[in-house]
Amino acid sequence: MNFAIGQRWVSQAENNLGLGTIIQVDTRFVQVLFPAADETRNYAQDQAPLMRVEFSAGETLSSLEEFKFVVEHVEEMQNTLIYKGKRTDTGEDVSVKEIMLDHHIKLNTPEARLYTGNFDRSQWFSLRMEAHQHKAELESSNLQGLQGARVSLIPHQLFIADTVGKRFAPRVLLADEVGLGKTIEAGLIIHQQLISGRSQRVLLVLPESLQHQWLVEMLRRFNLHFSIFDDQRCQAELETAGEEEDAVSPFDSEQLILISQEWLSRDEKWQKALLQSQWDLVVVDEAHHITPENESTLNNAHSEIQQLYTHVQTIGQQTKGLVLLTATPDQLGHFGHFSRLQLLDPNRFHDYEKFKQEESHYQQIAEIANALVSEQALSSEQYKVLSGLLNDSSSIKNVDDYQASSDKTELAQTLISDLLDRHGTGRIMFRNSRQGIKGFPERSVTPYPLTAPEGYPNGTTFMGLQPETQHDSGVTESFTENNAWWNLDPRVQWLCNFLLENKGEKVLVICAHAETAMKIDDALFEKEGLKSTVFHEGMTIIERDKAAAYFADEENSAQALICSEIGSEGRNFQFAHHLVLFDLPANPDLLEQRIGRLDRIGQTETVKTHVPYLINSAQENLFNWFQNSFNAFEQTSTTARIVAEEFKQQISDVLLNRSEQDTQADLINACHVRNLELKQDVENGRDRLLELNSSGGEKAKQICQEIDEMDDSTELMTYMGRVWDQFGVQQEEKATFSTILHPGEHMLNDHFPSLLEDGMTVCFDRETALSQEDQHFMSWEHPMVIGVLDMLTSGELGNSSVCLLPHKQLAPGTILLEASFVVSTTAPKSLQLHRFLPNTAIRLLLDKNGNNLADKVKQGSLDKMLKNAKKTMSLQLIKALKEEIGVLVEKSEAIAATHATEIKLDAKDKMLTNRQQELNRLTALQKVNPAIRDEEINFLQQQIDNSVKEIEMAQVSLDAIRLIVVTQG
Ligand SMILES: Nc1ncnc2c1ncn2[C@@H]1O[C@H](COP(=O)(O)OP(=O)(O)OP(=O)(O)O)[C@@H](O)[C@H]1O
Repeated sequence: MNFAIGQRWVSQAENNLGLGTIIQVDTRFVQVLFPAADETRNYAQDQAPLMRVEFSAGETLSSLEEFKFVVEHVEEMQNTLIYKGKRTDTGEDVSVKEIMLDHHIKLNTPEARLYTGNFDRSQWFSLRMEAHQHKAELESSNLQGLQGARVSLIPHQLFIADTVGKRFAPRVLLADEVGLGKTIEAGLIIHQQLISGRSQRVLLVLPESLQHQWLVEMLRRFNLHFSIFDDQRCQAELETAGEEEDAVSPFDSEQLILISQEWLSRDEKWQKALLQSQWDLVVVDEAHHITPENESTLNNAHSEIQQLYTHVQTIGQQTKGLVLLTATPDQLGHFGHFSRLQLLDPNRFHDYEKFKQEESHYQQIAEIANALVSEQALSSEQYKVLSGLLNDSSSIKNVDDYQASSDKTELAQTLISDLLDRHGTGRIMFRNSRQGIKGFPERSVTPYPLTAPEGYPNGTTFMGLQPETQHDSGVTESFTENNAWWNLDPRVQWLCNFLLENKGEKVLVICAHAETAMKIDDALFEKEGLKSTVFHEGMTIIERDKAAAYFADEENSAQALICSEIGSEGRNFQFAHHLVLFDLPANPDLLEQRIGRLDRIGQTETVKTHVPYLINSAQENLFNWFQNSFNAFEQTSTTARIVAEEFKQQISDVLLNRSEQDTQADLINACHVRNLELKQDVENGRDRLLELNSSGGEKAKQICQEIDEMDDSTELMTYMGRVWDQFGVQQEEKATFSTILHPGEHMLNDHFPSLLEDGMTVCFDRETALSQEDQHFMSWEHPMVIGVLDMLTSGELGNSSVCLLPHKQLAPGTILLEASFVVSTTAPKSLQLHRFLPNTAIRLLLDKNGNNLADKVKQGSLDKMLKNAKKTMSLQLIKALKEEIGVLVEKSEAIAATHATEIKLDAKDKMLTNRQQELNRLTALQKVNPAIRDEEINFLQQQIDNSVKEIEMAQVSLDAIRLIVVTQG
C-alpha cells in the first residue's frame, strides 16, 4: 500500500470511525486520524485494515468549508488527490484537496460500502432486489389502488372506481341507489388517486352527521387518515403557524381534510382560507343538498343562491377533481339534478331546456342499446338513427357490419361502448340499482292501525308539506300546550310493547323531528324501563357517535335508537333488521333513504319495516299511498318521486287534509297508474343506457377476478415473513393467514413502518379482514408494506454483500458478481409515467469473464445455495479481489446500459400506444360529445410530450452488488 500524508482512508474493521486522514507515515507504521470519531489509530503498514477512498466524476461531495460540489474531474499531486468541480449553491468552479473533504462524508454507494467493509448479510441483498421488483410490478399494475382496500369485491363498485380513479380529473356523480356502496366507491377512487400520485390533497365535504362515519370508514377500509377541520382546529393551526390570519391557510397543514357542509355554509371566516388552499380532489356526500334555489337564480349571477351551492361551485371550479354522491339525484327536483351536472361540467350542461330535450331522446337510444345488448338486428329506423349518432366513417362501417354479421357479439360491444361514450351523461354519471345488482335482502312491511283516544288530533306529521302547522310530535300546538301527547298517543305504547315482544332485537326508530325523538326516548324509559337512545341534530357530533355506538354494541347497549330525520341519511345500521317509522315523510325519496339505513350491503336478513299509525289520520292515508301506489316499502321505487311531484296539490288536499275515502282511493289509483307508466318509460328509456355504463358488465367481473387472483397468491405473506425475520419484528402465528406482530427487543431500527408500539394482528386473507376488524388487512398497498418497500429501495441496506457458494463442480476461488441496476426517472408523479416505466430493476450475474448468467441462474435458486462469509474472511477476499471486482462492475455497467436502452424504448412504445389511443379516442369523441373538455385533450397531449422527454432522460444506476466466491462444496 502506498501511503502519503493527507490521503483519505477508511477502516474496514471499524467502519463507524468515518473518513480518516493519514497524519504520519514511517517505514513500518502509518498513523491515521479519524476526526469524526475523534480517534487516532496506528497500523502496521503491511497489515493495515484500511481502504483507500477515491471519488470519481459525477459524485457530490461536501467540503470542510461547508459547501457541496459536484466532482467534474480528479487530478493527482504527490500521491494525493485534488477534486475539481462546481459548487452546488453558487455554481462556482472549485478545486478541493482530499484533505479538505468533510470527515462525515457517507460512503454509501454499493462499491464504496463493499471496499470499506461496510457490507450486509446476503439476505438483505435479496430482499432489496425483490423489493425493487415488487415495487415496479405494483406501480405498473392496472389495479393499483384497488387491491388494498378492506372491502368485498363487488363488481359494480370496482368497475366505477377503476374507470373514474384512472382519470386525470375525475368529475363525476356517483348516484347508485341507497346503500349500494357510494361511500366505498368514493373511497376506492380517493385511494387509487392517492396511491398513484394523481392526487395529493383531498377535501371531503359531508353532512355533519356523517363526518365520523366517513372518518372511520376511510381509516379502517382504506388506511386513509382524514382530519376533521372546524373552528377550533383552524384556530389552533393558525396559532401553531404563528402567522397573520391572512398569510396562511390553516388547511395547508394537512393533506386529507374533512369538513361539514353545515360549517361550510355557515362560517364565512374560513371559507376564504379554504379557497386559498389548493385541492386535487373534492368529494361531496349527500350532494342533493347542494342545490341552487331555483332556475332563475342559477342563470342570474347576482341573485342570492344557496350558500352551499356557491361554495361548492367555487371550490369545484378551481379544483380539477370533483366527485358528488347522492342516492336520490332528483330528491330536490330535476332542476337540482341538472345544476349538479352543471357543477361537474358547465360546458356540457349549460342549458336546462336543451338538457330536457336531450333526455326525451334517450328512450330512442335506449331501445337501440337494448337491441344491441340482445344482439338483434336493428330495425331500419334504428339503423338510421344509430348511423346518424355514430357518424364517423369507422363507426358507420361497424353499424353496417353489425347488421350483416351473424356473430354480432363483439361488434355489439363496440357499438354499445361508442354509444355510451358519445351520448347522455355516460362519462360523468354512474347509477346502479338494486334491480341490476342482485343479492339484496327482501323487504317486508307491517302496518299497525291504532285507534286514537277521543279528541286526540290526527294532524299531519310530514316533513316539508306543512311545517308551520306541525308540531314535533305531529300534533297541533294548542293540544301539546296542555297535555303530554306521548302519554296519550297509542303509537308510544305500541312501541313499548313492540320492543318488549322483540327483546334482543335491535330496532331503529325514525321520526321527523328531534323533539319527538327525545320525548319517545323518555317515554320508553318511564313507561317500561326500556333501554333506548336518541340521535338528532341538537346533539354534538361526538354525542351522536356515542349514541350510534351505544346502539351498535352487542352487550349492555340500547335496544332502540330513536332518530330524527338526520338519522335517515348515510348512516350504517344494517346490523339491525327492524325499522319502525313512527311517522311518514311525504317525500318518497326520503322514505327510501330511511329504509336504506337497514337495506344495505351487509344486511343479512329481511328488512322488516313497521308502521304504526292512527286510524283515520293523514298517516294512514300516506301509508296506503306509499303501499298501494308504489309498493314503496317493499321495493325501491325510482319513479315515485316524479309522481309525487306531479300530484303535489292533490296529495296535499286529499291525503294530508283527509278528504273523502273515495277521493283518496281515486288518487291512490291514479298515482299507481301513472307510476306504472313511468316505470315502463324508465324501463324503455335512459336508465338502460346509464345502467349499462354503471355496472361494468364483463369488465367488472374481470377486475374482480384479477384482484381475487392477487389475493390468492402467497407471495406477499412469504416476503413479509422474511422481512419481519430480518428486521427482528416478533411474530406469533395466530391462524393460517393471521400473525401477531410486536416490536422485537433487538429490532434493526427503532422504527419499523406502521408497526404499532403495543403490537398488532395482521392478516393476509380478505374474508378474515372483513369479519375481524381488529386485524390489519395486509396487501401490497398496506402502508406497512409500502413503507418496507420504500425503506429497502431507498436506503443503503442490502446494497452491498459478500457471500460464499459451496459447489462441487466449480473451482474454489471462482468469483461471480451479482449486480442490480435500476432504471429510473425523476418525472413528477402526476405524469403517471411509472405505469409504463416504473423504477425497473435489472439483475445481472457476471462470471469472472464478464458473461451474464442471470437468465440461467435465477435469484431464488441461487439464494438457496449461498452462505454468508465471516467478516474477516470477507475483508481478505475483497482486498485480494478488488481489481477483478472493479473490472466486473465496469462490464456490468456496460451490459446494464444496453438493457436500459431496450427498457426505455419499450416503455416509450407502451406509453405512446396507450396515450395516443386515448388521445385519438377523445379527439374523435369531442366532435360528437362536448362532454370531452379541451382541457382534457390538451392535458393528454402535453403528457405525451413530457413523457417522451422524461423517458429519454431516464438514468440507469448501480443499486446493489453481491460478491459471490465459490468454495469447496
Ligand atoms: N365492497 C364492500 N365491502 C364491504 N362492505 C361494503 C361494501 N360496499 C358497501 N359496504 C357496506 O355497505 C353499507 C352501504 O355502503 P355505503 O355507505 O357506501 O352506501 P351508500 O351508497 O353510500 O349509502 P347511502 O346512499 O345510504 O349514503 C356500508 O355499511 C358499507 O360499509
